[in-house]
Order: sequence, then C-alpha cells, then structure tokens
Amino acid sequence: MNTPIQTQLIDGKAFAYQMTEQVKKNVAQLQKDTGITPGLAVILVGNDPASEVYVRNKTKQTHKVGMRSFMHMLPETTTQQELFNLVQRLNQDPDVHGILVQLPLPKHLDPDPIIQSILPSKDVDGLTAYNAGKLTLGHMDGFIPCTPLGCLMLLQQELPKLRGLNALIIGASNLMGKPMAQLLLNAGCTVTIAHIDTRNTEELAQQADILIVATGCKELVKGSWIKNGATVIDVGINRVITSDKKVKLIGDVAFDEAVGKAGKITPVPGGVGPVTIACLLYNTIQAAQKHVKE
Ligand SMILES: Nc1nc(=O)c2c([nH]1)NC[C@@H]1CN(c3ccc(C(=O)N[C@@H](CCC(=O)O)C(=O)O)cc3)C=[N+]21
Ligand SMILES: [Mg+2]
Repeated sequence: MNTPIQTQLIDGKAFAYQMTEQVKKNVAQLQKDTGITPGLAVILVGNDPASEVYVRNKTKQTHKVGMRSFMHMLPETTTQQELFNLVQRLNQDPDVHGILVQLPLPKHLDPDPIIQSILPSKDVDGLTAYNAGKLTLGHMDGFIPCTPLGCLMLLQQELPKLRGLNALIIGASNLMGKPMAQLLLNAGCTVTIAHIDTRNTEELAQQADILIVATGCKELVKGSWIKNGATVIDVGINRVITSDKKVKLIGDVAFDEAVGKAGKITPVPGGVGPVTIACLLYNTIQAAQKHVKE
C-alpha cells in the first residue's frame, strides 16, 4: 500500500497580496519620480456574468495599488468597427498605459483583429503577435499573458528547481496553454501540451511532475491521473449550483481526489485567479515605466 501523501495547498491569495503590495510601492515611486500615474483600460463587451466578476475584481485591485482604471462597458450590440475605434482611441491616449480586451467577446465579433490592433507597448495581456513572438524567442522584455505568468511565479516559489521536470499542460489556448508551454520550456522543463484531440491525456498526466490544467471542463482530472507528489496548478473556474442552490466555484481538477495524491495543489477559488490579477497590475506598472524611458 502507498502511504497517502500530505498535500500542501498553494495559497494564491497570499502570493497575490505580496505581489500587489510591491506593485503599490512601485506605483508610488513612479509618481514621485515622474508625476505619472499608471492607467489600465479594460474593455468588456456584453454581459457575461463571470466576466463581470473578473472585471470588477480587476478594477478594485487597480485602484488599490493607486493606478487609474478606465472601464469601458460596451453593449452586446457593439460592432467590430466601434470596438476597433475604441482600441485606436486608447492606443493614442497618453493616460492609458495598458489595454485589456476581456475575452471571450460576443460571437458576432472577431477577437483576433481587435487584439492585434492593440499597440504592443500597451498590450499588458501579451496577446499581440509581437509579444507572443518575443516570448517564443525567449526574450523576457515583452509582455507575458497574466495567467501563465502567474502560474510560473507560483511554480518558481513552490519548487526548488524547474529544470528537467516533466510538465504537462492540458489546454492549448493562446491566452494560457501556448504561452505556458513557452515559459516552462524556457525554464528548462520537458513540456507536453494535451488538448481536446489528445488520445492519452491520462497516461501523459501520470508522468507529469507538474500538471497544469486549463480546459474549462469541470473536474476533468481525476485523482488517478495524478503522479504521486506532483505539483498541480488548476486554472479552471467553473460555476456550479449546489443541492442547496448556492453558487460554488470548482476547478478543472477533482480537488477532493487530488488531495492525498498531489504534493502541492492550487485551490479554486484562491489559487491562480488572484495571482492573474496581480500579474496584470505588474504588467501595467512595467508598461508605465517603459513609457517613461522611451
Ligand atoms: N483578455 C483577457 N485577459 C485575461 O486575463 C482574462 C480574460 N481575458 N478572460 C477571462 C480570464 C479569466 N481571468 C480571471 C481573472 C480573475 C479571476 C479571479 O479573481 N478569481 C477568483 C474568484 C473570482 C470569482 O468569484 O469568480 C479566485 O479564483 O479566487 C479569475 C480569472 C482573467 N482572464
Ligand atoms: Mg480544484
């Protein structure tokens, strides 16, 4: 019999708090040195309830660190041209250092041309071809998407050494899986990406020292998929209604099954989510600092 493993929770909330305090100091310093207040513009189109929660959290944290927040809530009926025009305006606005277009957009809008129209120097989400290319080349001076950057920072804190570890990323999106793979490759991991058409995801997971799950499929990863002692990063946030009719957040990992198998795991909520927001603020202060140097 295997003795059950003591599973340690990775406290994303505490990590995010520390990071946010540092950003706050940097904002104050920048203001003192230059008189500039970093500004973040967030565009939200339509009324997806989950997106509204994230955007509200972002706005709250932006104010907390002393940055300016420019919220643009656009109706569901917004056209491609109107959205495009707004991005152009924000690109030219000297008070705006970072621009984020909350995804997903309503179905009638094509996200790619909109994202690609953001000035790379204001692309704090790291989704333009310029910043994605920088990351692929291993240049660390571009903007890195906030969620994978947060996952990397958590892993660097939790593990003594990443070099040589087997990492499996389940999910291959431009926002998460692909940049995560680049980051871990640059950090010396042996990286595998599994996606919807992968036939042996479970088997691959069982080999993984680091397992990162970002699929949006609730509790996809079972306890039996997890290698003993592995570090599990659960990026999923799924809203479910409990039998007593309460809204509950659950991850892409069956958390109760993972306890006793994983060495370390991020909870949902309180894991990757808050760190994502802290990284967004981190990228925005970087954008404002670079703006001064130019
Ligand atoms: N262009 C773009 N950039 C993003 O960075 C981006 C995006 N689109 N679309 C959606 C995802 C998701 N995301 C989260 C932000 C905050 C929490 C967060 O605050 N989570 C809390 C719980 C919040 C809740 O109650 O739902 C937690 O996990 O503890 C989660 C997820 C950013 N994303
Ligand atoms: Mg979980």
